[in-house]
Formats: sequence, structure tokens, C-alpha cells
Amino acid sequence: MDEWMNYEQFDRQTWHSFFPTNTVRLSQDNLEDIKSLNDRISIQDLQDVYLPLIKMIQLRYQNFLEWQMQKANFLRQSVHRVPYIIGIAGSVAVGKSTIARLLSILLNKLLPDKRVELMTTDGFLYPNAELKRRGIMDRKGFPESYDMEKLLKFLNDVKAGEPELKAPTYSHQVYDVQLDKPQLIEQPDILIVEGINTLQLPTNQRLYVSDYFDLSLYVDADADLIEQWYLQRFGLLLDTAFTDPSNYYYPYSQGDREAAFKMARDVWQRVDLPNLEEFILPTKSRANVILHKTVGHVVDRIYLRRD
Ligand SMILES: Nc1ncnc2c1ncn2[C@@H]1O[C@H](COP(=O)(O)OP(=O)(O)O)[C@@H](O)[C@H]1O
Ligand SMILES: CC(C)(COP(=O)(O)O)[C@@H](O)C(=O)NCCC(=O)O
Repeated sequence: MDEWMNYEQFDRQTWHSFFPTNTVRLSQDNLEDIKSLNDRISIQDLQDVYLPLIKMIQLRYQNFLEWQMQKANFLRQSVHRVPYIIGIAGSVAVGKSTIARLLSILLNKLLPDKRVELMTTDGFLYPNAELKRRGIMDRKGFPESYDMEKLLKFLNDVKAGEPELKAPTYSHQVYDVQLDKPQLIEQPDILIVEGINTLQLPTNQRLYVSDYFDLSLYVDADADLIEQWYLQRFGLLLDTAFTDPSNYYYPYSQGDREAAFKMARDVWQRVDLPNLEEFILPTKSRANVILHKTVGHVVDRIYLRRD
């Protein structure tokens, strides 16, 4: 069976033609915000790929708001604010958090009266100490390394409009969850949730994380390319965060650079690649939108699931 039969596929040019960019004006500040993503997203990518994407998200969001009104009318309830949740899935190091940040900047710009917040599911990993206690430190990122019950309960509370929720956070710098630095989630209108497990099937819970999503995106690329991006990020961290003696990878920042990269390649091959193949890739066909990236993070194809 054709794996893509329920998707429409667009090349970059066609996708761009759906929303020619001169209709959105970005201020210098917005551009600076976007550039602070380290020049990683080019203005060309912004125009060709991300502005049409954000326009489509805006249309879907309007539709969602309309439905909330109609539903309240039908059920003879008063309209209450329900957050719109966007999930972003894909491999470790494929660029999920970079895209999530860009989308949040653009949504803030397009919908200035809406509160847009961004979080990652990495904070729901068990702390390193607990992973070690369970003997699964080398399974970090695999389904069993997350407290899925806690994540589901959290998303349920967000949807229910609970005020001032505290999301646990994760630091790539420290290589651990930061129990003392929770992120406040304060009744957002739109919440972007990025993480490798956002489309994962439940292991023993009855709910999917994605049951709480109003829209889901999967960021896709060839594994060989993602490995390069993983190693590039490792190189950056090796020169910065890992030089802190409290960092998990500190010894590698002090020793031979080639040995450090050898270790990182080994971690990719033993941990992140098998996780991609066994648990992350199979979730791709559940996403509403698939962004396919090629060399240099350039998005060359966009897939939309028929609905
Ligand atoms: N559009 C892009 N252009 C260039 N580099 C990028 C782009 N998106 C991400 N990167 C780089 O790729 C690496 C992984 O990106 P990141 O957003 O951290 O991925 P994830 O959140 O999926 O782990 C980082 O080093 C980041 O700087
Ligand atoms: C915390 C993560 C599971 C999540 O990755 P992300 O999507 O944030 O890049 C990953 O970065 C990770 O730590 N994996 C374990 C093996 C490794 O050190 O790469």
C-alpha cells in the first residue's frame, strides 16, 4: 500500500505560491528575533515555507475558534477559552525546537492579542538519577524514559484551562531535567509542544499525547543528515556548555576532541538512531503536516494529510 496515499504533497515552489509573502510585513524586531535563532532560518525559507505554513495554521485556528463558539451554543454553555495545541514531532536534533520557536514568533506577530506559549516534552523525561536507578540511562529518549502519565495529566490540565501550570524543563546544557526551574504555562490561547514523543503510541495508557493536539507537525529528514546536525550541535555544546565542570559531558570537553566526537557518534548509533527507527519514524504518518528537510535544513517538500 502506498504509505503516502492519504497525503497531498507539494514542492517548495508550489507551497510558496499559496501565500506569496509580500502580504506579510515583518518588523525589524521580528526579523531580529528570527535572526537570533542564529541565522539558522534564512529569509528565503521564511518566505517560501514558514509564512505559508503559518497562514494555514491561522486559518485552522480560526476554524477551531468558530467550532468552540458553535459547540457552546449547541450545548447551551457559555463560551470559555480552550487552548489550541500544536504538537511538533521528529528525531532528536532534526530541528524541532528551532521550528517551534520560529512558529511562536510568527504567531505572536500575526495574532498580537493572543497568548502563545512554547514548551518541550523533554522536561517530562525522568531525571538522570532516576534513569540510572532504573538502569535505562542509555535509553534516554525512548518511551520508557518519559513520565507519560505526568505529561498526559499536564496536557489535560492545559486543555481544561487550569491557571498557572508548571511544566518541568530540560537543559541540553546540563544534560538533565531541571526540577528547580519549572516553566509557568499561564492559560495560553495557543500552546506549541515540541518533542520526540509527541506522536507516540501509548504503552499502557489509554490516551495518546496527540489526543490533545489540534494540529500536529512532523519534521522529517534522512537519518544521515540528522546525524550530521546532531554532531554539529554536539560540537557547539562541547565548546560551550560542556566546559562547565558540573556538566555531564565535562570530561569530554577537557580531553581529546576526536575522542569526544567518537563518543557522540557512538551515542547517535546506539541510542538516538535506533530510537528514530523504532519509535519516532513510525509516528510520522500520524501527523497533519510533514515538513521534509534536505541538506542545510532546507525544506524541499511539504505533505498535508487529507482531512
Ligand atoms: N533551519 C536551520 N538551519 C540551520 N541549522 C539549524 C536549523 N534548524 C536547526 N538547526 C541546527 O540543528 C541542530 C538541531 O536543532 P534543534 O532545533 O536543537 O533540534 P531538536 O529540537 O529537534 O533537537 C541545532 O544545532 C540547530 O542549531
Ligand atoms: C533529551 C533528548 C532525548 C531529546 O532530544 P531533542 O529532541 O531535544 O534534541 C536527547 O537530546 C538525548 O539526550 N538523547 C539521549 C542520547 C544523547 O545523548 O543524545
